[in-house]
Amino acid sequence: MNAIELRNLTKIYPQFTVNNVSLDVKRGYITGLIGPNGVGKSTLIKMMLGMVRPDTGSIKILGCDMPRQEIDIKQRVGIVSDDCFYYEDVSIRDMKRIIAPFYKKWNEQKFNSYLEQFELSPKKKIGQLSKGMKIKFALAVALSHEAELLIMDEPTSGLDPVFRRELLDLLAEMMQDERNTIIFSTHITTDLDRIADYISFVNRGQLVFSEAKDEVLDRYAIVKGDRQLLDSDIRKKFTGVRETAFGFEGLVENRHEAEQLFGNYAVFEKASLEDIIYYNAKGGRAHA
Ligand SMILES: Nc1ncnc2c1ncn2[C@@H]1O[C@H](COP(=O)(O)OP(=O)(O)OP(=O)(O)O)[C@@H](O)[C@H]1O
Repeated sequence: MNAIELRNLTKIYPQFTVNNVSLDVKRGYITGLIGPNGVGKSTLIKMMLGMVRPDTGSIKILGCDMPRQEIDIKQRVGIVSDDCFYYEDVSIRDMKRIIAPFYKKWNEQKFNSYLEQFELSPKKKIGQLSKGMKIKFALAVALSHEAELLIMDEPTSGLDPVFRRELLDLLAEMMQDERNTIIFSTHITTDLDRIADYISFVNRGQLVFSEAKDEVLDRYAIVKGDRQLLDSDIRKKFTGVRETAFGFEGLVENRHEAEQLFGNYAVFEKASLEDIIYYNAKGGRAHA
C-alpha cells in the first residue's frame, strides 16, 4: 500500500514549473527525496501538506484526498520543516498549548520527554530558537501525536552531527512500527545511505526516478577512461561527463550496458547518491 500517491501534479510559477509529477511513497519504508537546489522538492512537499495548491493533478495521503480531507490527514501526519508556521513571540510551552488540543492522540508525557531529550527549555520563545532547535521542536510535536507518516523538508540541514545521528536513530525507532512511513528531502546523502529504503530523485521540476535505494546504487555506475574513447554517440550514453587532461569520468544510468560497451577499456566504480545528484545537475555541462 502507498502512504502517498501523487498523480500528474503540475504547479506553474512564473519562472519554474513542477511538471506532471506522479509518485508513490510506499507505506512502511523511509523514502529520501533528493535533487539539486531549486528543482521543486519543497514545492512537492508543500503540495503534499496542502500548503501549496497544485494547478492540476491529485494527491492522496494515507488513502485520503488532499485537500478535501486535509483535517483528517493532518491528525495522522507529522510535519518537520524549518519554515514552520509557529508564532515567533510565543514560548515553547504556550505554543504547545495552542497545538496540542488540535490532536486527538496528543501524548503529553512523550512531548515532555522529547523536550528534555532535545534540551529545549519550555520557557524559550520560538523566535529565539536556532534553526536546529526549531527543527527539534517540530520533531517533538510530530512524534508526540502518534503520526503514522512523517513528512520532513530538509530536517537534518540545520543540525550538528551529534543530533543528526540522534535524529536518524529516532526515525529508525519510529520505523519499528511497520505501519509507519517517513519521507524527507535532504542534501545530506550520507543520511540516506544510513537509513533510506527508497530514493525519489527530482530534477528541474520532474521526477527522474523513484526506486529502491539498493537498485539505484546497483544500476548507476561511474565510468573512468581515456578521452579517446569518447565520441558524440558514446557521450550520449552518459548522464554527465567530466573531462580532464588525463581522461574522463562520467555517470551512466545502466552499468550493464556500459560494461558491454567499454569492456576492459574503462574502469567501473559504484556511484554514490551524491554522484547521481551531481551529474544529473550538471548534465552535459559537467566539465572539470
Ligand atoms: N511561491 C513561489 N512563487 C514563485 N516561485 C516559487 C515559489 N516557491 C518556489 N518557487 C520557485 O520554485 C523553484 C523550486 O523551489 P523549491 O523550493 O521547490 O526547490 P527545492 O528543490 O526545494 O530547492 P532547495 O533544495 O534549494 O531547497 C525555485 O526556482 C523557486 O524560486
